[in-house]
Amino acid sequence: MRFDALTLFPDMFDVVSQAGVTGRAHKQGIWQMRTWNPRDYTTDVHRTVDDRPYGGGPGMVMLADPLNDALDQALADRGDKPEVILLSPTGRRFNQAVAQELAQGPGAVLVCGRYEGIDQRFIDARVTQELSLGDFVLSGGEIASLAIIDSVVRLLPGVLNDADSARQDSFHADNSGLLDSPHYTRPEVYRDQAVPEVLMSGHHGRIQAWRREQSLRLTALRRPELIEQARQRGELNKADERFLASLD
Ligand SMILES: CCN(CC)Cc1ccc(CNC(=O)c2csc3nc[nH]c(=O)c23)cc1
Repeated sequence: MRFDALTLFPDMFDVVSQAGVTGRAHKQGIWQMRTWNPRDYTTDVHRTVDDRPYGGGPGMVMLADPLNDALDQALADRGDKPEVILLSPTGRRFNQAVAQELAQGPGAVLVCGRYEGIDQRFIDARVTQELSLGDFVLSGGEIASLAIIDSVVRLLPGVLNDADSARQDSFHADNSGLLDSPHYTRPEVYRDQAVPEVLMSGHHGRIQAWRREQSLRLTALRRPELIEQARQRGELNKADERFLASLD
């Protein structure tokens, strides 16, 4: 698994290659990270990477040529033909299913735009898919790339183990597709607030039932559409439905 990032801010990618669970996996050689700065592929004395938009309008647009040359280098260095993914507000919405998709492959080249965007002729010629993190405005593609790399690398064999806070199947733990139930740890009473008794009971059946009810309650409150999706997938049993009915 190798990720290459075309970015004007290569140092940002130390966050995933040097820190945390992904940093450890990078150190172990489970995945590789390379960055390519389009500014290093400019030919003018000012090392220009952007210019004004034809047709007018605010801001600047990234030039196609430095991006093309940086991409050529990245692909030559890799030697395979990976997805060339443009991070963009106009892209397909990234989610866990896309992360699973990417985790099956060799990685990708992630093209990080800045300014108002990238010359469309680079996109038309070189980009194989566009991904967005969601409907909010970021300053560029780098933070979206970091999130995508993090979520994909966690899915690779050997990256997460039981000791890690969220096992790789945590998204589909016993409360598959529902929001997590609350977490508690020591001390048993903190600033006069005690841990829910059931969690101290050692009664695993009751603990599991309590956690399931907490997940259902929180999901029904904050993300009701996830309840319907779980229902459609046949993942809600009679006890779940009885509990949900008791909330109405
Ligand atoms: C004029 C309207 N804007 C589009 C929403 C212009 C614009 C804003 C921010 C950007 C930079 N954002 C990204 O490169 C980006 C890349 S992935 C992503 N996901 C969510 N939100 C994002 O802004 C992004 C590019 C153009």
